Amino acid sequence: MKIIDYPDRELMALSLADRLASELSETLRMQGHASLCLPGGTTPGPVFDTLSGVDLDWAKVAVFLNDERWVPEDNPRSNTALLRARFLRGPAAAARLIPLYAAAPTPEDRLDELTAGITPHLPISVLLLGMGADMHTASLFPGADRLAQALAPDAPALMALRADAAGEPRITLTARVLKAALRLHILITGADKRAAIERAASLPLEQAPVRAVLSHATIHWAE
Ligand SMILES: O=C(O)[C@H](O)[C@@H](O)[C@H](O)[C@H](O)COP(=O)(O)O
Repeated sequence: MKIIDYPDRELMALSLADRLASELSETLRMQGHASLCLPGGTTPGPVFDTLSGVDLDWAKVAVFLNDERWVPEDNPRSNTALLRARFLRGPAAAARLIPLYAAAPTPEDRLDELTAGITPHLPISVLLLGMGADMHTASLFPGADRLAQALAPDAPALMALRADAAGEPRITLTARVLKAALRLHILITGADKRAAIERAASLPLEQAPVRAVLSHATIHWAE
């Protein structure tokens, strides 16, 4: 596992945004289009603030979340709302948002159409993930109802999952799709997540779902 330690969160956000921008720019140069997959939650906002201001051919970039909480955008827990507020602005407003939510009572109701939207943009060119102190990443939570299937090599691209720790139902990219990303970064802060990610390497996958991507990832950490 490759961990980069930063002296503080601000420097980490600047440096990581710069790195993601270079990787996107290289992908655009090589293949003319790129996909960027981003986490929700409370940690990535400062990275989004910087990355969204970078001068790139954003119109050729498809952006989607790692996972979404099954709530409408006017709910403060909506990851899509976070993306709109902190990422899809300035130059990055030209990027194409591929939705992981559509109004319906459950994620299963819209799973097929959301999967069809994502599939043309795989494999992911540049993937940024977060992680919880319980070692979940995306919405691959320990104890989730369909975790084994979401970690399996033949999993569909997108699944609906439920877990006590998750709150509302979730929709998430599966481990197969996350692992196949061409560039993979994990962004974490604080001593508890640092200890958790180091511990994850030696735990069974179902107890530490983040382990599915650890060998492919560069981890970015600041206190
Ligand atoms: O919707 C979500 O919750 C996420 O996409 C999730 O996987 C997140 O990255 C981690 O839970 C870390 O969240 P924090 O950054 O809030 O600690």
